[in-house]
Amino acid sequence: MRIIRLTVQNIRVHDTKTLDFVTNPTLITGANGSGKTSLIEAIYIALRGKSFRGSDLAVCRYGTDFYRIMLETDIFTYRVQYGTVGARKTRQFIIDDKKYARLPYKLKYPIVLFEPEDLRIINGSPQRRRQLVDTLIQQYDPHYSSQLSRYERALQQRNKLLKDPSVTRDVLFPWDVLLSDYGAAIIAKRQAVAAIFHERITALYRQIAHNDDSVSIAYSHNDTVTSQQLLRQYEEKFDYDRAAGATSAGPHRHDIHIIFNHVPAIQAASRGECRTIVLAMKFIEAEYIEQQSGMPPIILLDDVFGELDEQRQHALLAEFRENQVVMTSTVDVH
Ligand SMILES: Nc1ncnc2c1ncn2[C@@H]1O[C@H](COP(=O)(O)OP(=O)(O)OP(=O)(O)O)[C@@H](O)[C@H]1O
Repeated sequence: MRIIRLTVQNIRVHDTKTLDFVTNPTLITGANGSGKTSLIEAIYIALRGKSFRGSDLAVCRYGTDFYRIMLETDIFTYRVQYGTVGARKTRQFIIDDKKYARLPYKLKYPIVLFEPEDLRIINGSPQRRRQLVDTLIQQYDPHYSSQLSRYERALQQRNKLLKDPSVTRDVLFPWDVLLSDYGAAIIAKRQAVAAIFHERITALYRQIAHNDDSVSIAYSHNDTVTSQQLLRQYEEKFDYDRAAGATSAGPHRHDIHIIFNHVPAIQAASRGECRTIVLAMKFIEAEYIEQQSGMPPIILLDDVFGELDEQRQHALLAEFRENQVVMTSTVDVH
């Protein structure tokens, strides 16, 4: 699929704006604060169903309470309308004249987003790394989003019950069962993706950096976890969890370890090396999504291209020569 034209209304700093995608890569340039990321965000909302950096209301231009996006591609025209319908704020997707309250899974199109914040994959919290893997799986697995949100809802309920000092094991049991069923499925899918990262990362790192450094990636819990084992963990931690008022076991506490030359990357890798690890991970993300979904993801490079040295810029464009690439920069890049 190719994006041909983007038109937005009331998207952050933009009143109305139209952008034609004539070349590939398409470069969006402008001063800081001119609204480049907002255009990337609009593409993301149209193709993935929600923003990567804020609520719908935050997306509306200050002083307004609605926005519109029209993304014309060579296959569909995606329209997104956020605003007031009756007494409620709603978002509506209109794709080739059919209306949807949520963007249907089969109309979502895969995207790999590179943004300056990506270095947090290395130096941020475990949540940031879980998010990377979860967002990746969601792009090709139609069941994963609902497994995650059901796990999250059960977790919130269990944590709420744990705040009550009189809570018993029996009261928690139905939630433990739900958590262990969804949790085991989530862990297995994350482990599979971590294994793919591990398999490819060193070769890709060396291809970009032209040296012999090695990188390894591992899910924090390597063994296969069945739902029965997970259920036992929730039950065994009952006293601890009640004292803490929160659930201490399960995939919401897991991490993805990134090791650079046998030492955790956060301790050992320089900023440039971290950037290269992240770049290699993004390459794997794009490759794997295409392999699993059969669709070459659209690559959105927000303000990152200019930060790479020439060698890495070449590696990036060579890797994505078959993909549509949209990039933003404050300066012209050649
Ligand atoms: N809801 C909103 N309404 C109006 N302006 C907003 C809204 N949200 C953010 N802004 C402003 O919009 C501007 C554009 O932000 P955006 O991140 O798209 O710019 P950018 O061109 O990517 O900037 P940079 O080069 O600094 O990354 C910023 O000045 C921001 O403060």
